[in-house]
Amino acid sequence: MEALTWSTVFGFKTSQSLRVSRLHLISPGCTQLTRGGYKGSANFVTFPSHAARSCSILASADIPIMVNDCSGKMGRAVAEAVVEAGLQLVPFCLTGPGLQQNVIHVKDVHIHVHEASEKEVILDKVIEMYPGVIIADYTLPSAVNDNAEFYIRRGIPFVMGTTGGDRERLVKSVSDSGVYAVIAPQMGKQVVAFQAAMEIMAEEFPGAFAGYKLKVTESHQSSKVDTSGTARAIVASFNKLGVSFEDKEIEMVRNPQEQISKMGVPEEHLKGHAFHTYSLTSPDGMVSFKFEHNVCGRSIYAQGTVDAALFLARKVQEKATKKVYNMIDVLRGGSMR
Ligand SMILES: NC(=O)C1=CN([C@@H]2O[C@H](COP(=O)(O)OP(=O)(O)OC[C@H]3O[C@@H](n4cnc5c(N)ncnc54)[C@H](OP(=O)(O)O)[C@@H]3O)[C@@H](O)[C@H]2O)C=CC1
Ligand SMILES: O=C(O)C1=N[C@H](C(=O)O)C[C@H](O)C1
Repeated sequence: MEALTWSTVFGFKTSQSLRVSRLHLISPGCTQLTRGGYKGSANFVTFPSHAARSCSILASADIPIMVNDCSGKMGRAVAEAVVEAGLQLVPFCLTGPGLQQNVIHVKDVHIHVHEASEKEVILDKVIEMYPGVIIADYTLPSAVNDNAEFYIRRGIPFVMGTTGGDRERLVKSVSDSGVYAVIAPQMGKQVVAFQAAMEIMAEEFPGAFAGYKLKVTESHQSSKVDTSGTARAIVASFNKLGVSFEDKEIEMVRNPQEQISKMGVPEEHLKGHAFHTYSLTSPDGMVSFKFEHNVCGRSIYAQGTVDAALFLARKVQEKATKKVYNMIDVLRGGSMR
């Protein structure tokens, strides 16, 4: 991207209001809104000159994005990515019980943080002030279903990045509701591509690994409460490939010393990493396979979440018949930068 010439295509004064108009490149297969933001009172959107040649601007739209919970680790990363992408970050968010701070700062945006117990009042205010709002949810497994069902009741499209909870209930409640949502335990483009490759392999060659023994190890920051949702999704593909393996057999590594010595996690990323290893051995022990994806930091997921929100905005605008998507749909739609 750095090799491209950037063209500033729009520059205009914004009002004092938080709501401003923006242009978004949301054509499938096009480079999307790739750079933009606030400079003083001017709101500008830039995109690479090749995109200007090859893509059409389909919509002039505001896309306000509310991130719950901006005071959590992923929520903050997503909030930063939203601002960096030049999208409108809603200055309100919901957090868990035991509020620490009322206001947090994400770049230039002051976010008012409210406990989830106030969610009705806050969401109604957000809907009124930010029509067309999309929610990105990065909270906790224990909040997944209640949050999703609450967004559904308010008719708000959402990206559910939070893992865990009752996933079947989650998908069913969205499908039954007609609300648009992207639900995925993994937002990182290349990991999503790997996940898709495993799904395709399983569809094409069911049973190809029958009898193989599988070992799955996932290491995450010690604050992570659940077993990796990504690992669970990959295990589902291995099951279709004929491997007998249950989610409860996934080995969770949460001890920092073990993360360094056993998984090779760099010390500086102990507080934010996702190292996954899937090892397969043939019944006679003569053949082995090993798949690994190791991520340090959170920016890969934050970028993917912005892509998912833009994708969702397009689906809403198009009044698409399909309502529930995953990140493989977003990738297939050419919507990941
Ligand atoms: N899809 C993806 O690509 C990725 C998904 N994740 C997932 O995101 C989730 C969050 O991870 P992470 O940011 O590390 O976790 P954190 O613990 O840092 O953040 C979770 C935040 O959610 C808040 N919270 C709890 N309950 C509610 C509620 N009912 N409403 C609103 N906020 C609430 C917590 O507040 P309090 O502390 O007060 O409880 C906390 O601030 C996990 O499920 C993780 O697996 C993470 C990375 C990538
Ligand atoms: O909690 C995390 O950090 C992550 N959670 C997701 C998961 O459970 O798979 C995705 C990634 O592993 C980071």
